[in-house]
Amino acid sequence: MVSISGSVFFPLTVPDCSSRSRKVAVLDNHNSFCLKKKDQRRIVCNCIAPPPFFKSDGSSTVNFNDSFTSEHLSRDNEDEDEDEDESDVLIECRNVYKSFGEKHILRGVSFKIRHGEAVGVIGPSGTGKSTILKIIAGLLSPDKGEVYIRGRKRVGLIDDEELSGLRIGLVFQSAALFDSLTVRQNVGFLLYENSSLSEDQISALVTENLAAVGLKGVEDRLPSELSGGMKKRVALARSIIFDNTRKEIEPEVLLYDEPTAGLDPIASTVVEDLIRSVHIKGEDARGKPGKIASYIAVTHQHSTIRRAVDRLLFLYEGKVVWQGMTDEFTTSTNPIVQQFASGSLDGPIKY
Ligand SMILES: Nc1ncnc2c1ncn2[C@@H]1O[C@H](COP(=O)(O)OP(=O)(O)OP(=O)(O)O)[C@@H](O)[C@H]1O
Repeated sequence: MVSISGSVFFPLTVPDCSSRSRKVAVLDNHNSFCLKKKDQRRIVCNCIAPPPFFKSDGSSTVNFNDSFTSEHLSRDNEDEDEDEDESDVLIECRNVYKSFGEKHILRGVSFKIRHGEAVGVIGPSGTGKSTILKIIAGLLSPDKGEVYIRGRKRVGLIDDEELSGLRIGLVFQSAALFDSLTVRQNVGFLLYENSSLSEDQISALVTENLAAVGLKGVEDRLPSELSGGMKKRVALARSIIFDNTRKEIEPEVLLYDEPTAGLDPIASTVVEDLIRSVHIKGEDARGKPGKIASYIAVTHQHSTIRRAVDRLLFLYEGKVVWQGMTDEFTTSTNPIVQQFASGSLDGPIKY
C-alpha cells in the first residue's frame, strides 16, 4: 500500500475527528490546496501485493545490501545493472522528466531506494529536490519516465487504489499540524478518516506513537500549547502511525523535505537523531526498533548530511550527477561536489 501520511492532507473544516469529517483539502498539482470529498480521495494507492519475503512487521527475511559502497557518477540508465539483486528495491525512479511550463526541472533522473537505506538528496536550490519527493509520493506525475514501487510501475497519482505493498509518508519542513485539533486528533487523523478502528484503539495507537518520539501526556493539548520541537515530534508521530490490526503490514518509506531547515544547531541534532531513531536500524524513544524501512531526506544542512543519512544523491541540472556514501562527499574529486561541499563561488555550478 502506498499511503501518504497525514502531513499532506488538511481538513477543510476541522470539526470533531470522531465525526470523521468527509471533506478534506489536499495538495493539487500546483502545490496549492484543493477540495476533495473523502469518497473521491484515495489515500491508499498505487500498490502491489507484498512479496513473500516481507514479514507482517515490515521486516524482511532476505539479506538487504547497502547498494552503494563507493562513489560513482550516476548512469542514465540503471537497467544496465543486470546482475544486481532487485529484491530489496522499494522505490525506483527511472529516467524521470518534469517541466513546469518552460522550466525543464528534471531531465532524466534515475535512482533506486533499497530496504533499510537512509538517503539524502542534495544539490543547488531549484534543481528539483522537492519535486522528486512529490513525484515519489504521487502528488505530482512525471512528464516522462517511470516510478516503480516495489517493482511495479506506478500508473497515475495518489488516486490509484488497486495495488498494495508500500506506505509512503511525506513530512513537510513545517510541522503542518491542524491548529484546532488536539494532538490526539492530529496524530490519529488518518486512522479516524480511513480505518475501521475504534476511538479507543486509535487513542492507544496515538499514545504508543507519541511515546516512540519521546512525548508523553500531551494528547489533549492543542498545537499552540507545544514548543516548536514538540510540534515536529507530533508531526513525525503522525507520519509513522498505522493500523497495526491489518493482516498485511507494508514497509514504510518516509520522505523528509528539509527537516532541519531554519533550526539552530542543537535543535537540528535533536531532529536528526529523531529521524534515525524511527528507522529500522535505529531505536526509538521507548528503546524499541524503529518502524521506518527507508527514508529520503532533502537537505541543505551539512549536519543533517553527516548525521542523518548514509548515502547521498546529488541533483544538478535535472539529473543525479553524483551518488556515494556520506563520507565520500567531502573527499570526492568530482568538481561539482567539491564546489558544493566547500560553498565556493568558483566551479562548474553557476548561480
Ligand atoms: N507546482 C509548480 N509549478 C511551477 N513551478 C514549480 C512548481 N513546483 C516547483 N516549481 C519550480 O521548479 C523548480 C524546482 O523546485 P523544487 O522546489 O523542486 O526545487 P528544490 O531543489 O527543492 O529547491 P530548494 O533547494 O530551493 O528548496 C523551482 O524553480 C520551482 O519554482
